[in-house]
Amino acid sequence: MDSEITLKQEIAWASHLSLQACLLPAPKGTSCANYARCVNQILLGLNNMKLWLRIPLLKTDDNDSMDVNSIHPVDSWELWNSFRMLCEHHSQLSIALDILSSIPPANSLGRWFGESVRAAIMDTDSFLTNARGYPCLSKRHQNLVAGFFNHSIQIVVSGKPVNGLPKGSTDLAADHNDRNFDAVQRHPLRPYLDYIGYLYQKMDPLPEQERFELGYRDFLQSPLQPLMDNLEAQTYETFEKDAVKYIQYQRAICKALQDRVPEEKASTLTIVLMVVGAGRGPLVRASLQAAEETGRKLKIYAVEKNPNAIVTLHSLVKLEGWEDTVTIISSDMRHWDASEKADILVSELLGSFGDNELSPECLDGAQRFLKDDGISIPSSYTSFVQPVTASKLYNDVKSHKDLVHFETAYVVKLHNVVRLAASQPVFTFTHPNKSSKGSNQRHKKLRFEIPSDTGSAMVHGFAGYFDATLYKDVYLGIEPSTATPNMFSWFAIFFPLRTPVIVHPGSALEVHFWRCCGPTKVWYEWCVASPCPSPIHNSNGRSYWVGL
Ligand SMILES: C[S@@+](CC[C@H](N)C(=O)[O-])C[C@H]1O[C@@H](n2cnc3c(N)ncnc32)[C@H](O)[C@@H]1O
Repeated sequence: MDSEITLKQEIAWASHLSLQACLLPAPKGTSCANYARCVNQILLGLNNMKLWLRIPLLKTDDNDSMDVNSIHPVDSWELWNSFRMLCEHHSQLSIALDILSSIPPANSLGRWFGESVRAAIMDTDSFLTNARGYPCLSKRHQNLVAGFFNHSIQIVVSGKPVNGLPKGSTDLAADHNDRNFDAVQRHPLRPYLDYIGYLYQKMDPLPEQERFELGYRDFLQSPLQPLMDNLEAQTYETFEKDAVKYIQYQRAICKALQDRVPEEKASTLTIVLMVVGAGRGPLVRASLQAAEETGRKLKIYAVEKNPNAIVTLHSLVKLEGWEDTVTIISSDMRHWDASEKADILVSELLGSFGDNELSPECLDGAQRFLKDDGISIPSSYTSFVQPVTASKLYNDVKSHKDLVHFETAYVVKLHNVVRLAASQPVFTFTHPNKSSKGSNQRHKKLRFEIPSDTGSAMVHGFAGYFDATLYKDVYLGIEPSTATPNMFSWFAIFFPLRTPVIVHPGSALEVHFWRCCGPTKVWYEWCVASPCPSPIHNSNGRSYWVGL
């Protein structure tokens, strides 16, 4: 086939010139499968170079040459989806989106931000002309371009200049920025590029925390196992920087102290408060500050099983002169034989998915030494999941070429991800746990409806979060709709799918999650039951588990 030969020659040239990427044109007069077959053969023998498939953001009658069935125009995303599936989600295959004057509705457009879009080719036709005769973009196009900037998508201006510069003018940058430019011998598309640059400069700067977290975006990390492993000093140091978390704890402790001790007894009654899993002492400090704030008297036990943290804790108590108030207990809370019972049990044993660092098991063990009417802070926590398009995360998991990595949950700062439906609660734990059954095993079936204006969507896995009630109306959490502002102790968790699942408009996604408990470990299993069943992931905790 001629086009195949030409394509191979072009890629050979690009490779010879050590180009990082080669743009694949939309094929003319051939079917998607034939074209994908040709590209697939090239991908198999490709070095490090990437192939960017050029796809119109919105398919029109004029650009339906890549139609899957060559009869009806299809959604561009579906076209891409067929193509990448034919090429087995090859990680060197990416997208260059052609942007014209019309753009699809917001939900359908959003799907691209979970895909490997590398470039947006802005046709000059997509620009308007402002009152002074310079190119500009509609509000919707401006928002789209802001989305491209946010996702590090390169912008390319292409086409013929249709917005002629007014005679005698300097240029667009001068118009927008009051900067003088040398207008001699400028590229005819320069005003378009300057306008794009102007939009970039107009963007709000990233908040400091976001800047700090840039390097973590879409980077898969193994969840901590603070029970089985001993955390390192650096990890504690990172926790301790999160002022918001400790402010919320202090607020909760204040309220609990005020409820426990009426004002008139404040100077006579001493409350026994135990910080279980005290680490290097920030919750001890928050408790003492709450006592001072409310004028209540405290006796504190700080229980910690990490011997390294205990050393730092001893130094802190000595340095601060807390010896009369704080007793340090070097023990696992599940095995400590307390000499008295606590009025208030304070802990922070939460993972990104709430119970995934085994807070339920630890607190079940510790509640022996909580008075019958005692208070646990947190009093409850709930995990949440939602289906996501996340091609980068999927490809990163896939690159390990084994089952284990597909059956593992990862902590990740989600960025190039599309949240396809609102998150739903999965497992809730309440403390103290008064249930007679005493099992922390759980099963939850969830049904997600993806908004119909999204179009078809690819589910690469599930994003997980938690939300905790510390005490009464004091909350803390990372579930997107209720997340505690400016708190950075937790990123989301990601449960991948071995085979991504396509959900078409009108059909629901049915998902199952299990929390399973054995004598030495706790693990999750998950699967999709509908629209097409997936295997049950992590059966018997064969790939991923949390040690007790
Ligand atoms: C997430 S860290 C929180 C530390 C500290 N409270 C803070 O906010 O920085 C959890 C701490 O609980 C400790 N821990 C976990 N399970 C424990 C157990 N069963 N008994 C005692 N300490 C435990 C860990 O060693 C770790 O120091």
